Amino acid sequence: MNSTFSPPYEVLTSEKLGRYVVAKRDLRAGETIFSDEPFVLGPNSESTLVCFNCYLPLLSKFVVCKNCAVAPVCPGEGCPDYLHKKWHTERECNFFKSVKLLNGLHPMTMVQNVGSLLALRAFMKRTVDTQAWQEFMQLETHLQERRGTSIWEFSKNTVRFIQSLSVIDDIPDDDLIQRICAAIDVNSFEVRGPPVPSIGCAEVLRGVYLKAALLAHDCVANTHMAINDNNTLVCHASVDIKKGEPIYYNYTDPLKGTSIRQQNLMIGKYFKCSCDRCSDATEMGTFMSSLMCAECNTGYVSRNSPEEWTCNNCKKAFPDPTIVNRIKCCMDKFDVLNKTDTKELEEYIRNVSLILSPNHYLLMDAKQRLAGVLRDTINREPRPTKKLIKRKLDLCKELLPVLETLCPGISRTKAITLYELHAAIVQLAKKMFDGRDLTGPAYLDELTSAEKYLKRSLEMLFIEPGNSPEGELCAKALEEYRALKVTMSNILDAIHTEGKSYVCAVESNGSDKSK
Ligand SMILES: C[S@@+](CC[C@H](N)C(=O)[O-])C[C@H]1O[C@@H](n2cnc3c(N)ncnc32)[C@H](O)[C@@H]1O
Repeated sequence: MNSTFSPPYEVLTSEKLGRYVVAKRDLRAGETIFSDEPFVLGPNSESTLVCFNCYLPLLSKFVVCKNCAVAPVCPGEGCPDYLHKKWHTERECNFFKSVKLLNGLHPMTMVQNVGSLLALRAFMKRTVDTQAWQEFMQLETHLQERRGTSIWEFSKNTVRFIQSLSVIDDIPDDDLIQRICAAIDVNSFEVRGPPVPSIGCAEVLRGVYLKAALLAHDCVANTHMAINDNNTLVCHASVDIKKGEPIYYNYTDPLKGTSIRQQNLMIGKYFKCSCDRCSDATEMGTFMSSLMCAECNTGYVSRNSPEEWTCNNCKKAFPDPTIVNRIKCCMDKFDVLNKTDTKELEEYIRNVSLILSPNHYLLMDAKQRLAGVLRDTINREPRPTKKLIKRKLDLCKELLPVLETLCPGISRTKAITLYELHAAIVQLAKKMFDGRDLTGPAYLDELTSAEKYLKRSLEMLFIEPGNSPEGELCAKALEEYRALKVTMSNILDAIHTEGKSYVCAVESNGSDKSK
């Protein structure tokens, strides 16, 4: 590495955020801010059993490591060669071996405590990499807030397990292990484990990344994180970031409403978010947590204070419990829906549209799922109907503006929605052209608009790691882009052969100029 390399960010401290990261110079959207290796990576407490060496799920059977006779690992030929990193290190193996010899550690005890492996591996780092260990120990833990709560009680399983492994007099005290558990909970990222070949299923792991852990949260982030198949995390600017501006990551789901996001942040990260989006009852004009006004049937009712919701049109005020009950009703209905059934989803969307604002997060969720089910049906059926494709197209168009507002710049969800929108436009236009419902120039207009969406999707997908689902979508999208250009050029040739000229009616953003 260049010895004069200076990172484009610096770490500052404030009373509100603790340590946080700011841009040391202007950063462009798409620019890499840093990459980061995991300090520790492993299964989370809800994971099913995974191989301790490569993290492939151990679906039906496993063997134990030949050396330590404790760690569950892949059976048969062992871990696949393409999974380069081996996480069951020689040091860990020898540690397990000595615990087995001296304390009789049984492999099934290890299997039953797989949820404690991450904390154990973090604990073992203290003598291997003292500098990283010190940085890990400086991470925010909210230990005092956790003390005496259910998570503290739950973590006692890990405390007992790690203490039971101590073969010498170096038994870590309860607080140290609680601290490790807390640092993992407050600072870890979800990491997709390697997929089982041909089945595709993968376990969700957790990783602590010491640089990324310093980023503060905002419900509208200005970064995009991607974790590649070597588990390296790469942080990109998702929008332009000015020198001195904080670099934010969104710790929660941007497609949830304010009360759910705040609840998740309070439970998992122990703070009340006061970002611009959380402070705005309209959620940046999306009205994502609002209801249709039952008084004027026109305005949107948003929470303006903890006790009261108000209509932005007729100004009628509603007490909090009335509105909360209505939302709960819609939520309960959503929970029992068969989310793979188009009819049930359509009926739900129809019914709750009378109660919830058009972009309400429950409606957004239902629409996203419906678009997914329609995509699968369209891709499966030899001759999907125009109605089906048109419905998917409309859903993508409804989702897109909300994503543009809440996930500005580079966003994975937006890239997928743009790709699906392009696919629907191409499929529908082809069907209509083949059925003589579209002229050559009109067909070309449609494909030109699809091309714009596809290009924008590709710009975002390019930064996704190669063998992630998004990386695979990127490769597919690139092929489709090339094929689309060939089709467009053929149509243009046909128009010219007929002695006609073609003037494109599509704006650079993909919309129709004539409308
Ligand atoms: C992943 S850590 C970030 C680094 C941390 N500030 C530190 O000093 O180690 C998450 C913690 O940072 C603080 N934090 C991050 N974003 C915040 C925000 N928007 N408002 C208030 N506190 C925030 C909270 O204490 C949260 O639990």
